[in-house]
Amino acid sequence: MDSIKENWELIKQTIKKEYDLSNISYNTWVANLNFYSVEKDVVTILIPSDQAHALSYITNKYKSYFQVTITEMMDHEYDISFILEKDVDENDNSMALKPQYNINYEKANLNPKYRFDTFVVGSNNKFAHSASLAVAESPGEAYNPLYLYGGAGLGKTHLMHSIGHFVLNQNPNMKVLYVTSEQFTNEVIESIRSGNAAAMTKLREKYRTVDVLLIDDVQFIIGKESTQEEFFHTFNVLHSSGKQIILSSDKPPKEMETLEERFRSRFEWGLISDIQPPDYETRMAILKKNAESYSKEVDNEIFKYIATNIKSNIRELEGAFNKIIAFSKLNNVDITLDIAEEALKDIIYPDKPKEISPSFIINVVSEQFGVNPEDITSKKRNSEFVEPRQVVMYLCRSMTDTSYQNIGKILGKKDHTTIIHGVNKITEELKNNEELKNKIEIIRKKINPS
Ligand SMILES: Nc1ncnc2c1ncn2[C@@H]1O[C@H](COP(=O)(O)OP(=O)(O)OP(=O)(O)O)[C@@H](O)[C@H]1O
Repeated sequence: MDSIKENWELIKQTIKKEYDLSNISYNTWVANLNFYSVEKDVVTILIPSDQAHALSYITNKYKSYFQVTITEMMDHEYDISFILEKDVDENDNSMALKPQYNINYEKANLNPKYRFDTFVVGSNNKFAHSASLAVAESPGEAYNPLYLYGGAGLGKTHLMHSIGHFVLNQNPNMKVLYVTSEQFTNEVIESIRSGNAAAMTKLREKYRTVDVLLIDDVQFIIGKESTQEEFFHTFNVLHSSGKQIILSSDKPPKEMETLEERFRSRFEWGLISDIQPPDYETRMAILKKNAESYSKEVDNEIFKYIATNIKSNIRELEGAFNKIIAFSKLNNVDITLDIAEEALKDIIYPDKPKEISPSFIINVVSEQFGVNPEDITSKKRNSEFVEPRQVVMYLCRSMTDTSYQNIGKILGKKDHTTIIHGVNKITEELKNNEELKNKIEIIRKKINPS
């Protein structure tokens, strides 16, 4: 225990070296983090109060670095928790913590990037946005359930996470849980498969004791018998005790053909809101907001070019911009209209049907695995990036005609043998791994809804 404290500087330096952090990243995010305590194998780390805004970013990005490094250095498995200095109770001699926000935040499974302040409101999503905000302000009271539907990549997930963040910021004691239908299905199947009554009890406790439950892509639950049954009861328990439920789907309940009446009526109890594809102005605004995190100035012509040509899916819109940036970095050229056209030539064919690009695949896969696209194309060998990277290799081969060499190039200058190995690994894995099969099926549908 003491040894973690004694070795604190060494731990941070090891992280800097192992994860190849630049001086600026290290000095901004890691250097100021201090050791606070170890209790029941949980190491608590203090974040300076003036970095309160970065709590979720630091938790998301650096938690696993600390966990792996400390566990390896101490030869003992630890979990990591972060706490703001200002949340340490100064009046309490034992320096008791108030980590409720942290614990609830970590359990909520939220993406720190998807917040109301990063969501661009346009005429296509105005209603869904205000309904989401109303639900976030008064969970369980405004509309219950809130049912958001719309085509692929139009911002349903982004709005759901925004609700979660808002609720937790307003009231850190709230229990919020975001889950994809895929995760929910896997957990139900796993607890049934285990044949262990305690596992089922645990699952029910997890889902039936929350204040706000967000279930994404509910269409993937419908028709899966035991999962939909479990979901039905969860819904009833939560709704009858006034807890907020938020659902998303690709269609309104009345157009879901296999939806049983008992679900249809429940989904219609609260408020149903659609999200339409964004108009030109909204597409421009989203692109510009996205470009804020890019350090160089980008000419308006580039945004216009993307916004004019990519209309129906915001994920594709963002993917196109990222592709131009990656193309300019890889070839060491400035971003001009010619370069943008060249970079997007496999996505934008004015008169031909749209093709699936590897960068779009990277976007969808990283979203589904909860990692950043940059980590997929990086050289990092952390286990959480290896599988999604191999899934990208596999899908690029099966859904596009990109060569092994070119997939290697896109994935951070990797050798073509690495790509062949990755594709084979996933092909083999799919023979026995139902969870992965399910995941890849969902990813395929998101990449190519038709
Ligand atoms: N109005 C918006 N402002 C800013 N970004 C947006 C907006 N709408 C969508 N996005 C971005 O587009 C991407 C796709 O959005 P999201 O995942 O929320 O779509 P979705 O409707 O849930 O799609 P799917 O049904 O395929 O899961 C995300 O990166 C999200 O941040």
